Amino acid sequence: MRSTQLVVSRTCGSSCRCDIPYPAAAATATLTAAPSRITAPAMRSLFATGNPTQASLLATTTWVATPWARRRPCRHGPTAVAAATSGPGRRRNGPGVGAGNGGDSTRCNDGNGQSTTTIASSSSSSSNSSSSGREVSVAPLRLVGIPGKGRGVVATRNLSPGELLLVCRPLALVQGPLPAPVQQQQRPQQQQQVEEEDVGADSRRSFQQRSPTAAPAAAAGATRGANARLSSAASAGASGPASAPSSAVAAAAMAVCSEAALVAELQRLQWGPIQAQILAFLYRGAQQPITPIGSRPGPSAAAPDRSAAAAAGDGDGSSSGALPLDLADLTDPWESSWPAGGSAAAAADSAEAPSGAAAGAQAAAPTHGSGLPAEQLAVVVRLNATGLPSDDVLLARLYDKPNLSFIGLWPAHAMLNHSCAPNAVAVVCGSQLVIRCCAPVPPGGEVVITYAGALGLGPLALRRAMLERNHRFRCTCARCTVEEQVPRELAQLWSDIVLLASQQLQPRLVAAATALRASGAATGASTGSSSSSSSNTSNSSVDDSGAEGAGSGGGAAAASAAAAALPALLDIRGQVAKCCSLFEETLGQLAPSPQEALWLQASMYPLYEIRARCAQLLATAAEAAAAESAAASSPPSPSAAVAAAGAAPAPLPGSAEAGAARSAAAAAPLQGRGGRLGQRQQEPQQQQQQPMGALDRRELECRLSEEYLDALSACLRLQGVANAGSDMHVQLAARYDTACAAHAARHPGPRAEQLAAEARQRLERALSTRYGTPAEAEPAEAEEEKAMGTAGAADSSLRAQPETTAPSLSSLLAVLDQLQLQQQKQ
Ligand SMILES: C[S@@+](CC[C@H](N)C(=O)[O-])C[C@H]1O[C@@H](n2cnc3c(N)ncnc32)[C@H](O)[C@@H]1O
Repeated sequence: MRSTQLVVSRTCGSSCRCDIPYPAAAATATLTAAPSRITAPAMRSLFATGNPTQASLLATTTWVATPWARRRPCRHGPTAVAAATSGPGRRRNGPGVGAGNGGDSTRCNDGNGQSTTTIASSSSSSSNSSSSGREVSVAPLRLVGIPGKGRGVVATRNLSPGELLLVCRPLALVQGPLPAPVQQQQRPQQQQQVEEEDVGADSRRSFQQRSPTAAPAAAAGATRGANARLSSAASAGASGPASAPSSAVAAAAMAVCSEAALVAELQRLQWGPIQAQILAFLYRGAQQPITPIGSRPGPSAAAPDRSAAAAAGDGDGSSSGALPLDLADLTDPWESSWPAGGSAAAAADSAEAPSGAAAGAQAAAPTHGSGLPAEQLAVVVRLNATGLPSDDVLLARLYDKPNLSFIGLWPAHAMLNHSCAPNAVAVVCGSQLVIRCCAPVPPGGEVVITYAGALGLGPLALRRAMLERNHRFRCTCARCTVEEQVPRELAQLWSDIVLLASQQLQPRLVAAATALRASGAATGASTGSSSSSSSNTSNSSVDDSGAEGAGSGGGAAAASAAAAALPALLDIRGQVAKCCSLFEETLGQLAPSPQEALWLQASMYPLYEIRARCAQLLATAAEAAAAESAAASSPPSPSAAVAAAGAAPAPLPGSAEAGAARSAAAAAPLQGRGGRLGQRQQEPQQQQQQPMGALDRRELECRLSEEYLDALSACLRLQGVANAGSDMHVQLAARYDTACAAHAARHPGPRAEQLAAEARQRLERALSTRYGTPAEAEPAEAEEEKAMGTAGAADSSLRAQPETTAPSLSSLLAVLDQLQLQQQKQ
């Protein structure tokens, strides 16, 4: 513990540097209690909370723990879906999606979409010849060597958010039941076990720990490698069949979807030469020189079979010409059009030298059908497999498929490298893994996903620790580079701020939430749980905070308890506001570009998350207190009045909120967030004619609700920056949409309506980024079919696999509604 005494310069703006020094520590005295550096325990606790409060912001996902999912436990137990069948239409991977859909990220709004072609379709103008002699196309992608990374995938033209890039079939897949929910009292112990297992705190697991009810929705954004191993462990926070004994089902899920299970499945399979070649190709990637970080032995320690490695290619990835396989070879490893399996010689005939080497490898060390011994399979799995406690909840619901936990090896997906500013996202549904663009990519730009999951929205130190430990490389993406360039003292201060928020403020928030939950006090309007909203999603809550949903009938005792929680919440809000101000002020001194600023803010996401959570609880508590006052026909309680008068946290610099706040502050400095108040002056005369007490209460509720919406909006924007198209992004967009609709219903007016409309657009953009836009797919598909002259066949192929087409927005929104309603009924 140390005192932070960084002296920073106050700046008035980009054009003015008045350079008035002041001690930062004075601005936020609590920082003096923050640890001086990020320690391993601190890292663990930063994201591994297991508490309902921290979890709740992202956990719009109680709908994920759906009765539907519970009605459909895996009937078959462990399901190995290796050797996925594929018909002639299988290589048709569905329509590409053309013009881009802006995401929340500013990066997502300037896409220059072009009509696309399907992956592996012979009709593409950019077709080429694979090593196996087949005419294939991987437009708009190409597998190349990336210096320092091994193989990687680049775009051959502009890619736009929402665009379908790859539809991947697994080389091997093990599926199991959804992990069971873990009772609150069980969490600490299980959490501890997980943490002891791996200090690197795998992101996906962390997300699940953060969001007890969110885990099953963590499907897409599928991270890989160690994540697979950890995904089952993540059952510590997952949901599943309610009727089954939690621990038993969780244990079963862990056993089923483990790395060991996938290795066993790889050993069990009957390998053809092509599949063996693909496996060796993956193993070759694991031989890349890795930055020697962490204590875990690298793959070299596994005494790799050099002949098998050679089978995967003679280059180190630095020469694209040396790659013996391309993406089209990898998208469907068991496709029937491959040369008939059973003979390595067949592969050698159809392929070039590397396949011959593959045959040699099999002859040299045929420990089992794959040609790789178990320890090498383990290396392949560790670095290439993907596993999660659930596949995509929305798609499973939409296509009426059982939702399962899984661990699998999708070779094409395994070619994608990591970036902390990803431009692609993976979505798993059944045995199929779909990769879509989530941020614009220029021609030649590398297509990258995130391996970091929820940790992607965290400080560099956390991301780096996880990546180095679990994936054994040091990320040098643009975002990491920007963050590395932050002066050391400032980086330290920001780390302290995040730690302060997570270690001190968050527990207090949890306590306040618990008090509110115990009181059962909530009317929920500010938190999106109003039943009076006109929105089709707003009559149900996506909020699992535990402080909401009890309705307004909590009585005087409940309202008193809520009022008692107000001082603590107000204090937390004040602390969070100081932290935000300090961070943003010091950030402003670096004069970052807008993109850099967003990246750096994304790394402070836990702070913004806590701010939003606090605002939500405050709105709830104030509502309850106001209800008490109303019942007593008295003016609002002092606590509520203080809440109304309190200074709102600073908006994100450069954000729409900041602009609105700035202009509003100039217009009405005494009215706090006067922008909104200014807007409200235009609202119906009827409201302004209400008795003073009622007006005050309405104003109080409205302001706190707006504060919550502002904070939530900032979180959503950051999700769009560093996690666009992820399940978390979609969930948060859904929550924001619901909250805005509830707000508009409770506080009608032009501004509220505008907010609700914008929120709906943001939700639609998030959905389009993750699931595509069918309206754009159809013309591209028709065009291609015309060129191919096989429209009929293609149609039936696509009909047979509806999941390869982008679902309509209306159907996705309807599913969201259903899930929310189900959650509300629980
Ligand atoms: C699933 S593989 C990705 C494909 C891999 N490049 C290959 O050639 O097989 C994961 C491995 O790729 C490498 N990798 C992925 N992203 C990277 C990055 N941003 N920088 C350096 N290496 C990276 C790491 O060695 C990691 O363990």
